[in-house]
Amino acid sequence: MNEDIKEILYSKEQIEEISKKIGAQLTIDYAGKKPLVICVLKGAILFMADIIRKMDTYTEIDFMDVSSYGDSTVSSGEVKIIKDLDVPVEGRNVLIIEDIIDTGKTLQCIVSLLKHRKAQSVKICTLLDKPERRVEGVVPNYVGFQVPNEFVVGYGLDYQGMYRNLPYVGILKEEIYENN
Ligand SMILES: O=P(O)(O)OC[C@H]1O[C@H](OP(=O)(O)OP(=O)(O)O)[C@H](O)[C@@H]1O
Ligand code: HPA
Repeated sequence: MNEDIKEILYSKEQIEEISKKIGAQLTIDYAGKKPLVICVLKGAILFMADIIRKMDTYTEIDFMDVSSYGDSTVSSGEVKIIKDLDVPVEGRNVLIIEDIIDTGKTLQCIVSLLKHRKAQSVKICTLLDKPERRVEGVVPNYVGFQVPNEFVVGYGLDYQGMYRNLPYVGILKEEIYENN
């Protein structure tokens, strides 16, 4: 285990198992719908890569990069679009893949944008959900795990750009970020 991690919450095996389960459900739900699967960079890259390989349907993928945390553990509340989608969403069945929903501000912004652009349907699939911190009424359609109100890293999630490559999700030790 990385020495900066206080506790492992979800192992590589648990994540693999839940990805399989969600992928199987998505295969059923999106049969014949040719979904556009959107990865919210950068945190969702690992989950996206796992999920799409478990979806046995015709799918197209695209990427969007938005940021509200910068180098902090607290959301700035201001969601900036750094990279927009390459393809139009009008009339498409869109599935957003996220690593975590915390305050919900990031997804609130993305979902309204996609609806404004006339997507036929917009659904959310997130590996982690931290409902205790929610300030926006965002409700995910597919959830891997509910996490406690702790700052978590690994499997795509970062603190100051690091820890994304850990194969598990763990709680970051407070001393790593408390002086920032
Ligand atoms: O529900 P919220 O409070 O909005 O938080 C969730 C968002 O925060 C993280 O992204 P971040 O802005 O840190 O960018 P990253 O994915 O590149 O790490 C995470 O990947 C989600 O997109
Ligand atoms: O707990 C978290 N960890 C990493 N990134 C995040 N973005 C929102 N919440 C988190």
